Amino acid sequence: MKLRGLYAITDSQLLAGKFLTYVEAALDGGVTLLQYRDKSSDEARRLREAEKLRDLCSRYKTQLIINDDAELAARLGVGVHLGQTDGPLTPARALLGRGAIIGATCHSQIELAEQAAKEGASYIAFGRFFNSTTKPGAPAATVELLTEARARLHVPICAIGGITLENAEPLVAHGADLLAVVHGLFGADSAQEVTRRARAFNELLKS
Ligand SMILES: Cc1ncc(COP(=O)(O)OP(=O)(O)O)c(N)n1
Ligand SMILES: Cc1nc(C(=O)O)sc1CCOP(=O)(O)O
Ligand SMILES: [Mg+2]
Repeated sequence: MKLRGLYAITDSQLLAGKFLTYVEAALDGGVTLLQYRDKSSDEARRLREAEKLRDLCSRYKTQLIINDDAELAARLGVGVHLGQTDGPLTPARALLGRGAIIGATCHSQIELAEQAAKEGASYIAFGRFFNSTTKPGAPAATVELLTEARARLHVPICAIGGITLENAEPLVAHGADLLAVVHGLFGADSAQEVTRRARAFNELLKS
């Protein structure tokens, strides 16, 4: 599966009061994958928001990914992103089917990535590459890891963690196919700026 481009990730606090406006602004600028990431336990709100995002994504022909929750992804017929403690990949693949996009967090460990690829992950996420206000405690990764991953893996590679328009270029040069971004995209003062940033991220990934 060819997955390359901007991977926009929502943040419920950052997007409070402007959730759909900013998401649509990003989609307007071009988004390959949109992840709904909400760490709250309000299941009713999560379902409502995820349904809205699914409809919006289908209008923009963008693939929606649900963070953490394979059951919610199955209910909506979309993809899922699973971290190392979010449950195994094999049952998620059985639940969602062969065509679904399933992403796996592998921090900075190639061995975890090779295992995830064997278990059918559609892409592998490495990070964090820079300081992240969204997830400051995430383990750190270096660009050299991307070079090694590029040589050893045959699935798309996603980079995450503190990525901005100013620091993203070396990640692409070292082999990242997807740039996963929260603050560097949605931490903008206007919807127009979100669209501009989305376009600029995509320019970096044109090959
Ligand atoms: C694209 C992408 N990469 C990594 C993560 C992090 O997943 P995880 O380690 O499970 O942490 P949480 O996001 O669930 O806090 C991600 N969500 N997306
Ligand atoms: C959700 C997440 N996972 C990470 C990892 O390294 O696994 S870093 C991260 C936060 C990404 O947000 P921002 O672009 O604002 O740094
Ligand atoms: Mg998770």
